Amino acid sequence: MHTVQCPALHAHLRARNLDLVDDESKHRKIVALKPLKRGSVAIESQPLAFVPLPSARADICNFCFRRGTRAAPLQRCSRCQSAYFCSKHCFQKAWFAHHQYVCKTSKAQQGDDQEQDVMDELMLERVLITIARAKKHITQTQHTSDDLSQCAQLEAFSTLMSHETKQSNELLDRFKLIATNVLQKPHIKSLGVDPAALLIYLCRFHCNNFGITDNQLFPIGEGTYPIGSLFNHSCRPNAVALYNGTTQMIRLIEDVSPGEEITIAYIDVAHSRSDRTQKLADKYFFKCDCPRCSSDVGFGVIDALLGESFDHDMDEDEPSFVEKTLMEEIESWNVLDMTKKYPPGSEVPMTPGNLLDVPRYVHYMGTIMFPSLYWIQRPGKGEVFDTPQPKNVYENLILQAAVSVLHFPVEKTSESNEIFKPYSLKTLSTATRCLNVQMMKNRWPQSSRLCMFILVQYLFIYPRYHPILAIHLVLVAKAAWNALVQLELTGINRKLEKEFQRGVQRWIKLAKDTVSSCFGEQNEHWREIIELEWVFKRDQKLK
Ligand SMILES: C[S@@+](CC[C@H](N)C(=O)[O-])C[C@H]1O[C@@H](n2cnc3c(N)ncnc32)[C@H](O)[C@@H]1O
Repeated sequence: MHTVQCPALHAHLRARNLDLVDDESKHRKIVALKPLKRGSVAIESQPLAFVPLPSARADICNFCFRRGTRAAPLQRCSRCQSAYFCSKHCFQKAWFAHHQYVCKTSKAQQGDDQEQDVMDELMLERVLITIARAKKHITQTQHTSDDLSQCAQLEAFSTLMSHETKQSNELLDRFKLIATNVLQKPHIKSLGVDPAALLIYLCRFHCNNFGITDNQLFPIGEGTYPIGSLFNHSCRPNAVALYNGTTQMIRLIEDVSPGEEITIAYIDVAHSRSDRTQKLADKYFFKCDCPRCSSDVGFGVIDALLGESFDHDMDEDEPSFVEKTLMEEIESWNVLDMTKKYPPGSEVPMTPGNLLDVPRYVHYMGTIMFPSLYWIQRPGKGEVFDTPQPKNVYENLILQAAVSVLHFPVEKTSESNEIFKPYSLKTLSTATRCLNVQMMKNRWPQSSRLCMFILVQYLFIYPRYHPILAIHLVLVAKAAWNALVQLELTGINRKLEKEFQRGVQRWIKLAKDTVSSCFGEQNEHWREIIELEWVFKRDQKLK
């Protein structure tokens, strides 16, 4: 049925070994037609339209979304004084595409809703202009491969779900106002668009548009990517949306078999199940039945482990009980003691009554997740996780670890009955905050321990080759290296130095493997880790 409705879209997908098929509960889904490899790009597409975030507008080129550099700073448009461009070329392209229409109309932003309204208004204008131009161009000329991709995009956009009957009256009222404003603009009036269509377009943006991120995964803009919008959600996705400027890549983070659905996550999956359920229902109108959300066994056990989401109160001056406990344990963490207590090859004695503090928790998880860090000298022992494994081997071990951790007692309870659980989202959020503070103070041994603790938590939350893990592994390697240098400067015993050297070497290897799968080898993360490897190896040679 869809092949008849959208011939160009189907041809576009099939040329990339993908298919769009009907699905009873999700409407449609994208499946693989052939085995596809982890690390490969399933599909790459340009946006129908894009808008920079107001907070990022002065930091990125408003056309290609690249950051300015010291050598080539961004130039501000002299007329509107609010848009920035990296080159004359980008300015000219933006001028032709949309900037000529909005150059005088930059608005002062107030609250979040107003900010979103201004972005929706710009997005609507830009989508209308792009569609009108594309239609004219396609009917007038011979079809090149670019035109065919554009036909596929237009077909995809015209069939995107809008859920307009389910949207709240408040949102629909806001959309009506935006549509009225846009329709009054002379350059839109001249396009002769159907006013009823505008409301549907705005509803489509609401449940289909993407947040565009930079290399560090920080949000910098919003984009309408009709082909990317055909991918459904999972809280345990096998693909991610990444950006090079405004070009979107749906990159596989797991091998995918023929017939298997390709999914991405619409929300950050580092939230509790109840939070994710609420967010997905409010904005996308569905109940997720992915492996993490559908039961309390298998992947469902991870949610039981993490507990409820937790946001820090930014005004809080006094460290909380969780923060105090965490930092006490981070300070007293002794690597040599730990390896003496649990020598290579021994089972970590996780018996009830053997309380689970942070170092022991990380050590225990580490022996499961990264055995080579502990058993580097024992051939064969280190090959479980740091070399690519079929995903069920890795996932089964992670699940076993989660189940066993859930059965152990937590160590500390405050006078006001606050409980410290090493594995909860609350502790993870606290650890992230503490890590920033420790790094700012150049306290690298502490930072390196916090990094390892956060890594263990991330391994429960994100699939093994997720970009967040790749970026974090680069940080783990850098923190371990800085800790080694700092400890050498202040005096370190030979045995501990050897442990650290092995650690740094292994973290570098893990980070390289993960970065090359998630981002490829032409990006700043890869360069960063290669530079660190070079510095580390040179230092080892000099010794
Ligand atoms: C961006 S679209 C995804 C493509 C969509 N399935 C289609 O056929 O156009 C988002 C919408 O797809 C549906 N959807 C996405 N992921 C889903 C899931 N895991 N379970 C059920 N419905 C899902 C929801 O209706 C959601 O609002």
